Amino acid sequence: MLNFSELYPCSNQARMAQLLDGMWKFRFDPEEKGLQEGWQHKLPDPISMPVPASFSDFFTTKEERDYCGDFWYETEVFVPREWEKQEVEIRFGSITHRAGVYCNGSLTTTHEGGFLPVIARVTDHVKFGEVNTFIVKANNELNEESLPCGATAVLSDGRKLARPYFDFFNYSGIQRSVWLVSKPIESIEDYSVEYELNGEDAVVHYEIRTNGNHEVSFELFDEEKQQVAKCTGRQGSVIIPKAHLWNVGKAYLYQAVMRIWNGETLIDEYSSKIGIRTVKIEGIEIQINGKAVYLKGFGKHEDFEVIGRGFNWGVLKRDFECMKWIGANCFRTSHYPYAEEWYQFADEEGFLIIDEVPAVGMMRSTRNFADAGTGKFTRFFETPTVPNLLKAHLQAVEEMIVRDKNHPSVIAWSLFNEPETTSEQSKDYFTTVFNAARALDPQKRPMTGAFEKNSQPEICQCYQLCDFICLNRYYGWYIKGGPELVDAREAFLIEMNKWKDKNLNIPFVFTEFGTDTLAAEHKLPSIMWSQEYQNEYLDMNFEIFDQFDFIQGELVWNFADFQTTEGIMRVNGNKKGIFNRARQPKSAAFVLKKRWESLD
Ligand SMILES: CCC[C@@H]1NC[C@@H](O)[C@H](O)[C@H]1C(=O)O
Repeated sequence: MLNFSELYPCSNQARMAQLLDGMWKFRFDPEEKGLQEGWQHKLPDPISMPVPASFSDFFTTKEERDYCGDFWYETEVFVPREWEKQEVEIRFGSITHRAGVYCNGSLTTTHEGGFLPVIARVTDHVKFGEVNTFIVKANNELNEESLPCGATAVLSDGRKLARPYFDFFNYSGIQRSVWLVSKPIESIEDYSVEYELNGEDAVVHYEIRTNGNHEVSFELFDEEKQQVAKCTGRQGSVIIPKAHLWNVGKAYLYQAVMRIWNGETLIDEYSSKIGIRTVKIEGIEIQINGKAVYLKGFGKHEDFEVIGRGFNWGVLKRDFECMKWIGANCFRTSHYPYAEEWYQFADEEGFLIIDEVPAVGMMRSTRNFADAGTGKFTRFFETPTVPNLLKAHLQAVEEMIVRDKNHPSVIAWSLFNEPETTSEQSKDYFTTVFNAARALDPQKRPMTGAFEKNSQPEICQCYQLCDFICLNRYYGWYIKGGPELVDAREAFLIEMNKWKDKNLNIPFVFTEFGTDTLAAEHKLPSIMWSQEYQNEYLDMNFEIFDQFDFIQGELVWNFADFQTTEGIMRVNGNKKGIFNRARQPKSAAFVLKKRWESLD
């Protein structure tokens, strides 16, 4: 169990949450001298740095844009005297990839992993009624013992350089919002909800975890703010007659209000929106509230011009508007858990999410995915780094499921993206991961992972772990592209018939298929990288998908063009977007809109 509460900050009569986003102080530390020079107390000669944001794309030099190593942030915050009898925490939505958090010069926590919250209890270090200094020492180096996997090179001039084993830029920094939180000494630390549907009625099973022994109450209010249920006890079940169910494209959110009482005196209160819905794999169907749903949408990235992987409400809003316009109903948080606000908004909008842990790059390839696609196996899971990698993987899975388990939008957990899955060692490794994940989700949602081309039906050792199978396939791009599209179709059909012949009777979802396409390129007849080719490629894929009833979803790669490491296969990033990086449609967007609206 985690030794901190990941609950999203809220303000009420018992708690306060102060947003600390804005311009912080910042400094690179390439010589790693900060600690011995006392930077944990104050940064010398700092520059300014927006939070939340990646630091890379603000700069005009390569050394700063591509910086790899230690770096520091600082901010000052007044802590009111009224908080003196409270617990005080500073909560980062994430710090990429690892961090130590200092309060007035004292180390309060460290965290490994760049895509889940970092929470530091600072009660014993803050000065109430005064301005306090918070400092973060961070590092963005990659290795094979932490997620996502990669390596760190040292250039001839001594600078470090990230060498990702994955196809997205190693953006880093404090990329999500930061809060200063005050809450009672005895507080609600976590809660979970599970649902049962009985005709028009629903049963909500709840469990509340606190750090004390006082009585706990649970109430539910509908969207008209009418109380529909009230119960006491740390766990219980409440019946909701004629419940309003949460559904795809038709969200309905109740407000759950949890309180700790000392007799009539309120000790703590925490409230959150919940959506009553069930998720189930039934044969080849993915069922929401007992009804089959065909997943239409995208693999995405948290990625935008200038702010890199930084969270931004405006980008979130535009992305959802584009996804609604095109007729999508689902996205995968490729290749890492996104900022919580993405799930909150998906809950509001009735979107489905496949929530993915940052287990990407577990197929050592010294360049980008060209190598992985050629089956250059490296027996990744036989290396001495695997035990530590497994620890980091299990930690990330736990933090992801604990953080996201109450979102109705989350319908499945993706525990990897394109690892090596053809060895006994990979099977042992992922069996451990899947077993651990299953124990963590009170709602028992389906577990899956995204397999790349080398995970063929006759040699893959890990598809058996999945409740539904996600395939990343590029027949017509990485395999038999351009003039060989007709052969790509044949090869695709051969593979899909092999999967069919296994009679697995479970759903398959394509979590990646796509082509790099320059928005300015038109060619008649088509040529790879032209918009015409992207459309021809998509049409071939759809013709294959429509031949197999067990294919229950198509998530195109990618929603939008996104930044990657430089390489001979990347033109200022990955151009497989259906929208360009500014979220303007390529012609394929109209092809998809037409298809997806007809599938409704
Ligand atoms: C053959 C693997 C394809 C690869 N899959 C993972 C994504 O993160 C990459 O962007 C995508 C690509 O190369 O476009």
